[in-house]
Amino acid sequence: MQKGLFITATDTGVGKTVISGAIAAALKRRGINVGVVKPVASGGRVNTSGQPVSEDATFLMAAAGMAEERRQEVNPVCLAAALTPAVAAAECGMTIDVTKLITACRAMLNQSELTVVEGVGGMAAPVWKDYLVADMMLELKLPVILVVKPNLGTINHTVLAAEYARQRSIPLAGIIVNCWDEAAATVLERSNLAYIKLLTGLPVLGKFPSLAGIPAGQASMVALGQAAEQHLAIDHIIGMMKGEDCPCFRQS
Ligand SMILES: Nc1ncnc2c1ncn2[C@@H]1O[C@H](COP(=O)(O)OP(=O)(O)OP(=O)(O)O)[C@@H](O)[C@H]1O
Ligand SMILES: C[C@H](N)[C@H](N)CCCCCC(=O)O
Ligand SMILES: [Mg+2]
Repeated sequence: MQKGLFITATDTGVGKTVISGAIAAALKRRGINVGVVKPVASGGRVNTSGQPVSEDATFLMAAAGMAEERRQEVNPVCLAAALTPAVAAAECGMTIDVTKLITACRAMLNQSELTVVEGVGGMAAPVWKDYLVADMMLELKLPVILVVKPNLGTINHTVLAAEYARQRSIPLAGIIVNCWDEAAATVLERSNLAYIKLLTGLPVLGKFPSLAGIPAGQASMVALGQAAEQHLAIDHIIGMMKGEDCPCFRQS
């Protein structure tokens, strides 16, 4: 059985990479052989050889303790333009072979005890032509966690994302609220959380804090893993990754 998790969000820039990295770092801290995949990235930093390099993949590899040599396995496709992958690829005359992305995810799932897959943008972001992130989720059949913001507008974004998942028959396993500040939370954030629970009926698997400066150094990855242990339901997430008792796809 392929054991892992797919991380999506209500939008780009909500915190998929930070949450994926935090979960990977927590698993690594527990001695688990954790794999990470960012099957397709866009907005890559162009290196001195003119190649786009995914900073998301760099962060995830640091969190999972994976060496630079494994970059291709972690991130087989990286595009330079900060556009949805379908457009970023077309802009530079490339085509995206979606089977290559699925194969990379399955390869990592097969060789790791537990694997965290980070999507790109949100569920309806076009990966190639009319193939969306949601189609990738349907092929991989992994439990899906939706990362959301705590601030104004998040009720609508979260409910729309949850409804879209239902419409596409993607069972969401839970929600993580990112950049939650418990001490500063007012009626705004608290009512957002209450409404998100009420209107989606989904479990909130954690409220992750804003961490000051998240560099990809090894020391900060230990701190990231500790933060995940403290603020996320890691035992439950591990159970879910193993296919235990959650409203996930039936795994084979
Ligand atoms: N909990 C956090 N604490 C501090 N900074 C954060 C946190 N979560 C996200 N950020 C910062 O917010 C920005 C966006 O986060 P992140 O890159 O994880 O989003 P994303 O959903 O992965 O975006 P993309 O769609 O580009 O992959 C980054 O600069 C990141 O470092
Ligand atoms: C460039 C950015 N950081 C992501 N890699 C791509 C986000 C695609 C979003 C597409 C959309 O929903 O409009
Ligand atoms: Mg990211």
